[in-house]
Amino acid sequence: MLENFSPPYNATVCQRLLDAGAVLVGKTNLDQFAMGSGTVDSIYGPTKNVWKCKAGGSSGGSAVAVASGVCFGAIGSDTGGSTRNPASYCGVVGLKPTYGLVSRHGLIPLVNSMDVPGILARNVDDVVSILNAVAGHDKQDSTCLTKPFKKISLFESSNYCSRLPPANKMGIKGLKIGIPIEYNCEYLSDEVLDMWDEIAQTLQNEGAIVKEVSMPHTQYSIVCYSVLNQCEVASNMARYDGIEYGYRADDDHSTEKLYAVSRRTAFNDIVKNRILTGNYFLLGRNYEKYFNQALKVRRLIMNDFDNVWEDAQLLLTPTTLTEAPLYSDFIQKTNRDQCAFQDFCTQPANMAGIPAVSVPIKLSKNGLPLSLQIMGRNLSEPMLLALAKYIEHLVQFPQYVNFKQK
Ligand SMILES: NC(=O)C[C@H](N)C(=O)O
Repeated sequence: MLENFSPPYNATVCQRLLDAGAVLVGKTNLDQFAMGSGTVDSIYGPTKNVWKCKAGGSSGGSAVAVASGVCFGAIGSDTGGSTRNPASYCGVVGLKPTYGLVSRHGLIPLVNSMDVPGILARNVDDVVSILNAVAGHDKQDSTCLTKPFKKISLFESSNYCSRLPPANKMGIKGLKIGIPIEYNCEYLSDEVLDMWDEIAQTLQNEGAIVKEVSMPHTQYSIVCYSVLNQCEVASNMARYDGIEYGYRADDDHSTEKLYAVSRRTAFNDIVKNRILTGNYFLLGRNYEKYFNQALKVRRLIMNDFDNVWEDAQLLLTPTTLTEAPLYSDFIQKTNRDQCAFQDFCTQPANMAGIPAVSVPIKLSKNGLPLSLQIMGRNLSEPMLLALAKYIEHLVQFPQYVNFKQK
């Protein structure tokens, strides 16, 4: 749909990177309109992971570019996990900032109420550098927070522990970390579960107060996300009509025909499917039953988070449920529903608007990256990233390319 489209202005994230002195190397591959969790449904074909498995998605190109050392860091988008999922499969760090902390101006919208530009880099310090450059109010995005952004500093001294923000000056002693039991779901692999337990235990040994917490509405999150996603997609995709911009079919017998043929030709099946179901949910007779109902469930999911902060400062969960499927297995055996299920642990943060980061932990028995996710309350990025850095330091994940030594 947007082949050969050249944007007439820079997105705020890009402009801020340029203003900070960054060199923009290029655009990377993704699932069409960021719909997907594999980077297999792109007009340019699939993105292959350096680890010889599925790259994850939708920002799989960004994650592979970072993992392979093509660039220092990359921007993805994160509506339901599209930064954290590929970060996890590619063994890099992926941050979904608090909704409204980084401007969406210039981002192609998928689900306006959940979209955020995400950041991918090989380590937490690099993520922080990029976040410091791009975060903060932007009057071009009415959903951007107006509160001034205070740059995060995790670098203050050479002594590791004192680099953590004031709340954690003594390392992680006393830090309350919640383990939401509902994230231990049916399709979680034993290997991911063991890794999750092992890190929780290690953090407890390091002085954190690690305890199980309950978030009962997590089980409805995939369905709720799907309904809301498809409704917003149906409305957002209406702008691609073959007239204002984007692909225009060579069929102008009537305006209606031009719309229909342009859209039929230039959208893939995933996008068409979401538009169709979204419009179905939004029909007058269905609106209450699906869209409004999903909004109410979203509120319950948000309430689960509001309640949990009484017991925990941060939450620790898996990022994806398994290691990345091998690319060949994925194409042949995995259907799109299984693929969407890989976002089980990442979607709730988007519905609640809270920040979340995926940190690579270790390699699986098959030699593929496994990661954990940390979530925190709105604007808790300094603490969230401090714990991410603490874990990074503990686990010493073997990066595919060590850029600095190259
Ligand atoms: N951009 C995203 O986070 C998209 C998400 N994986 C989805 O397919 O809806």
